[in-house]
Amino acid sequence: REKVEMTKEQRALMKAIVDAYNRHQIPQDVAKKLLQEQYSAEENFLLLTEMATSQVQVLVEFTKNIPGFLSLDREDQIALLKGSTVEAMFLRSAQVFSRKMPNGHTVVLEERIRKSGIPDEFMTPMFNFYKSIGELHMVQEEQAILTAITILMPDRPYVKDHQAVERLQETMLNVLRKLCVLQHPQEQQYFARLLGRLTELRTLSHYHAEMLTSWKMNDHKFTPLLCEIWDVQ
Ligand SMILES: O=C(NC1CCCCC1)[C@H]([C@@H]1CCCCO1)n1c(-c2ccc(Cl)cc2)nc2cc(F)c(Cl)cc21
Repeated sequence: REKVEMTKEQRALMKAIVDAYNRHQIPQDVAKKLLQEQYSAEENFLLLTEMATSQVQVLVEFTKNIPGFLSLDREDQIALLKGSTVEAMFLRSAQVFSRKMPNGHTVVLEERIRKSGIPDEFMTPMFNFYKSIGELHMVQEEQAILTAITILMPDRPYVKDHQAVERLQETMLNVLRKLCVLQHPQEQQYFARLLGRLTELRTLSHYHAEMLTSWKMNDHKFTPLLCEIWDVQ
């Protein structure tokens, strides 16, 4: 088969994305907190809203470092961020859940999340997604570029200049395709499987508003930023 090589530009682009991805990570480790003790539904909800609020802020910083993003129409930049934060949150949660942990930790983590207050009917789709992400054993470059691809989705609501977003996303897809061949030479369809997860991610994200508003507790309080960016309250 032909030798797959990344161009100099593609390697530079990937480095910029991965550096931004690593620079803008969630400050404290939510997995470590959850492994320490089982919190009440109220405490878990508060933890999630705090983590999600801070993740939106770091996602904005990450996105500003995607080459070409700041050259997009200003309103399209907002539309892309607004349309992708929920998916980025679930993708990040899946990556956190799939991290290599000492034996038994993942089992405890899953147990804690199952009892965190999320309504039962969402457990299966959520953990199916988390496990399907885990099975891919993505390297961090793939995680970073997949997050960028999720943000640069041309068909988000209210995006005006479709073409401009498509061009940026296509550049990322070309890098990801080569990266998948280089990182997983034995798996012919790895790239296709990776993109298939974005479909599963979008489906899971449709549930998020209901997951939050039917969290097993009364009086769900959201931060102003989450009210703004999630379709809740
Ligand atoms: O805080 C979370 N995720 C953050 C979000 C910002 C980026 C970093 C990860 C939540 C937790 C769930 C239990 C209660 C405390 O919150 N969470 C979710 C989750 C997210 C959305 C909804 Cl609506 C439901 C569950 N899935 C997780 C998987 C995990 F492995 C871990 Cl450690 C935490 C996870």
